[in-house]
Amino acid sequence: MHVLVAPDCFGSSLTSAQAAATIADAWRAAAPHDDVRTCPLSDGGPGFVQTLHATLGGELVAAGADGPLGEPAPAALLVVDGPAGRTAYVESAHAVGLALVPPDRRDPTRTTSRGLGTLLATARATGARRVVVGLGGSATNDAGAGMLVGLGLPDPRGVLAAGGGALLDVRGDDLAGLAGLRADWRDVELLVATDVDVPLLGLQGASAGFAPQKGATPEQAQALERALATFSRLAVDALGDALRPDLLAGSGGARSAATRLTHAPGAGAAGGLGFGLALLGGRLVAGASLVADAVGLDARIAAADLVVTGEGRFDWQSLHGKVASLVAERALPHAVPAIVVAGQVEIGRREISAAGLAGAYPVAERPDQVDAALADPAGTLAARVTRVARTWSPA
Ligand SMILES: O=C(O)[C@H](O)CO
Repeated sequence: MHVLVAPDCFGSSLTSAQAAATIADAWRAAAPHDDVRTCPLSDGGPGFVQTLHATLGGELVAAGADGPLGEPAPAALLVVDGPAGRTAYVESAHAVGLALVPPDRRDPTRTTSRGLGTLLATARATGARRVVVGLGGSATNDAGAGMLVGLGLPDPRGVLAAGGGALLDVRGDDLAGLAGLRADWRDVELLVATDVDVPLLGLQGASAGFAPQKGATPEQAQALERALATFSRLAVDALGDALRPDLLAGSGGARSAATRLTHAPGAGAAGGLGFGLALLGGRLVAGASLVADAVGLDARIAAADLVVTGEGRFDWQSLHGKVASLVAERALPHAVPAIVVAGQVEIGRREISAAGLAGAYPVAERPDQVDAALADPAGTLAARVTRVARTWSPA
């Protein structure tokens, strides 16, 4: 049997390359007759640049930036030269990643995306004609307001780059320079690879859907929702005629420009950075799909008898554009079964099969096993894969 191992990272425990190697080694040991190949993936979140570098080559360029709380964060851009010119790949998690903030300091009302603006400025300075930004795994919830300041938008009142909470006080005149900033980016193709396809606002949006996992209390999440609603309305007003809604995926007929921007699939990714980058003319695309195309996933699936994907936690977010659901979707036309091995599985059998997956196997089968799984992510993943391989590839 030819087995293709194509996982995402396992949270901050294992990179996608480490997860792929762990799964492949355990599978080969349990089923030595199988031909096991690896194809690490990313959805735009942590590991985006590393995964693309492994496939596309290019040069990693060190680029310092501030992290979500203002501390220096080591970051790197991937620069790839091709026939159509230079492309720079930027991973937002290098500047706004949740892993950069210790658990006891996580507070998305205060964390800022300003450092991502610095990274984007560095990406442009490389002479790139095309900038591709991967979004996901963030500690921020400021709809990219901080990023705009990092790119040069004046912030004399200090309300834009002080975190999502400060946006409750934003006023129209704070955004007076936005149209000029957007015009500055006109000659660059800006592609935004989002890890989830959620809108900016609402129950599945940035604040309600994701701020709690960044440390927000229910009250803070509600305040952030109000702050982002105000900011998004004022930002769209500030752009006025400069908006080119045709650049947005999912734009619909009679909706107002504001609604089109806030509802675009992926606008809510990375605490609303999808929206913030769309303000600059960025085109939002599914990150998992972009990476899958870059690494030639379809052809590799077509040559396989089984695909094994994986991620840290398989839950409702996984069904919104994440790697596991993308792998299942790409495997379906080739009639190749796809299964997922995840640190935790938090959705039921019906949703698992509706997502096109033939099985979902948790490393931690019960809540009391989570600590052990986190303490030894590779060892516990390997143990689980050994049992899965014996089920799918009996001797
Ligand atoms: O960063 C986040 O908010 C989540 O990964 C969703 O994009």
